[in-house]
Amino acid sequence: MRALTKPLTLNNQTWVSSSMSIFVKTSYCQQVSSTAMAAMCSSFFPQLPTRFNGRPIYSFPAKSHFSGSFKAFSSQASNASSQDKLPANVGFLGIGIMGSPMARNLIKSGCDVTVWNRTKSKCDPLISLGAKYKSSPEEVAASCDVTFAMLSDPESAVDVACGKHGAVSGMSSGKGYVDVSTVDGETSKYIGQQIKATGALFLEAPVSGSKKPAEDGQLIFLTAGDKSLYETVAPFLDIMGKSRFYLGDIGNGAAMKLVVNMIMGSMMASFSEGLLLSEKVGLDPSVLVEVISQGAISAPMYSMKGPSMIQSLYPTAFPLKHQQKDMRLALGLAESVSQSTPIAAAANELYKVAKSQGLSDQDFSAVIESLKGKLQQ
Ligand SMILES: NC(=O)C1=CN([C@@H]2O[C@H](COP(=O)(O)OP(=O)(O)OC[C@H]3O[C@@H](n4cnc5c(N)ncnc54)[C@H](OP(=O)(O)O)[C@@H]3O)[C@@H](O)[C@H]2O)C=CC1
Ligand SMILES: O=CC(=O)O
Repeated sequence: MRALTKPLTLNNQTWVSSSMSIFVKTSYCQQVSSTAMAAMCSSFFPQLPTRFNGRPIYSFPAKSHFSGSFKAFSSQASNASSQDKLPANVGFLGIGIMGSPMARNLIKSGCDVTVWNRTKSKCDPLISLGAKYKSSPEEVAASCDVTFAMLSDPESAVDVACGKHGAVSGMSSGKGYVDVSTVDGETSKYIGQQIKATGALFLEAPVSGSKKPAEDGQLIFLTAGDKSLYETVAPFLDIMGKSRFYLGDIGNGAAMKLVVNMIMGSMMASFSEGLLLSEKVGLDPSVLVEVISQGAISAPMYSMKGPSMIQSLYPTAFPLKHQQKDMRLALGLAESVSQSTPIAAAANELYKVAKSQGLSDQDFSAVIESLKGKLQQ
């Protein structure tokens, strides 16, 4: 189902809505029909029009505090009263490409946010917006009810949580730790054990969606762990994201994220081959991108990244080094259950070549450069 994506002025009022899929609480993968959604709109907001030009619309009054697209419902709908239980202070550790806009959206939504980053200067824009700063993860965790962490990889996630002056040292009963980094399940379980040994609660919550969805508050949270913490932080997840899945035991969120990113990494490698092949046989790769966009294999990623890839430009949204890390972790996951993944394994080799070409900090679409090298040989 697609809803309105641009603000609409009706009856001298502005309405906004997202283009997200709508889910219900009873079955988190079941989409609500257009008619049901229209009925929900009119029941929750009876003053709102539910049809425009004869078509159903799903509109809510614009939230003045929210900077990105408006989210209507999540995969596990939070009830309005959960706002009453909002923890007072939120910590955020790891102010990188993703952490920065996620923390910014919390601040702009009126949350009391305390930040820390290894490179302190990256906290400065958030401090200007009203965030507090503490000089270690331990101090952030000690001063906040809930602490989010968005770190590079398993090593940094463990270091920030469990290292010297790590978050664990500041945790205690009544607090919660939410790790939104992309790590493997074993790492997540280890961090979870350390956090829970203090009496605090733990949730793994890696995100699907890149820099722009993070800026727009349109991330997809893949959560697992303490259900009560999931419910407590749901309002925060809804500020930063457009949907959230609760997947049960710790490790399931990490596994879901790795499977998704394994597919994404393979898709990007295959797309790179197609772009180069089309050019080599005399086709215009821009036309290939257009053809793909109209067919069954259309994906937003191709239309977003294709034009810049054709110009050999790779402005970083998702660093290539992180995509290669995710391929590596996904291959480890597959090996742990003896699942054959030859396509992902081949794609991983391309990301490794691209890293050796010095492209680690470029966008992961720079993987195409690894194939240019091969073709020239
Ligand atoms: N970018 C994207 O599109 C997406 C990324 N992700 C995942 O989110 C996570 C963060 O990604 P992203 O924000 O892009 O990455 P960045 O590289 O921009 O940020 C990484 C963060 O981790 C910190 N960090 C790295 N190593 C250490 C360490 N040893 N000790 C303390 N802090 C450390 C960095 O601190 P410093 O600033 O000091 O270097 C920085 O805050 C990764 O797990 C990634 O896979 C998930 C979805 C999308
Ligand atoms: O992890 C990357 C993403 O785009 O999702």
